Amino acid sequence: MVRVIATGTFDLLHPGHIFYLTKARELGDELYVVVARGSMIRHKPKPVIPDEQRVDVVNSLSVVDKAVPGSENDIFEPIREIKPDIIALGFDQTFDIDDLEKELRTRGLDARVVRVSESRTCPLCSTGKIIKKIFERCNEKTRHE
Ligand SMILES: Cc1cc2nc3c(=O)[nH]c(=O)nc-3n(C[C@H](O)[C@H](O)[C@H](O)COP(=O)(O)O)c2cc1C
Ligand SMILES: Nc1ncnc2c1ncn2[C@@H]1O[C@H](COP(=O)(O)OP(=O)(O)OP(=O)(O)O)[C@@H](O)[C@H]1O
Repeated sequence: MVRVIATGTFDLLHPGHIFYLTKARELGDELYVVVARGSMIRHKPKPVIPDEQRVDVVNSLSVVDKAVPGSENDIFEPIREIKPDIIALGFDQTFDIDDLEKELRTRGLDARVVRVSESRTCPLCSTGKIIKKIFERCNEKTRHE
């Protein structure tokens, strides 16, 4: 039984997320998802949707066996608990495969890190773009009032 972990924020789900999770699931037999905590996100705006609500939504996807909230202070904590064989990075996740594998080995964890390098293109296959679009709509509405 090959266990795979996928990670991400998953704020405002879109087909790009489903594409990534489907590809990650194809790398093994079961898919766990670690949903990033809002408190851990520093490289982009904090998610709109609360932590537990994002976990609930990801958990309801048929491609996902189990979604859990991430740790609030150590990204290796869920890895120690879930003990995956593979960690699937998304196409735009900034982690370096070799560095992450080195960090895992120093902690006695033997998961392999694989990148899902393909991405799904669609008009709004990005949470950031969806939010931008909503702001544009609000501004248009205000101008027309
Ligand atoms: C192996 C791995 C484990 C992670 N574990 C956690 C975690 O425990 N808690 C958390 O908040 N985020 C965790 N993350 C998520 C990242 O820290 C980062 O916040 C996340 O990738 C969000 O960025 P993104 O949505 O742009 O991918 C983990 C990421 C990776 C690759
Ligand atoms: N269009 C896409 N195609 C393939 N994978 C994607 C796509 N969008 C996101 N992912 C993957 O889904 C995971 C979670 O992504 P994340 O929650 O950061 O969403 P996002 O739409 O990229 O957000 P943002 O637009 O705010 O950066 C990451 O591994 C990311 O690489």
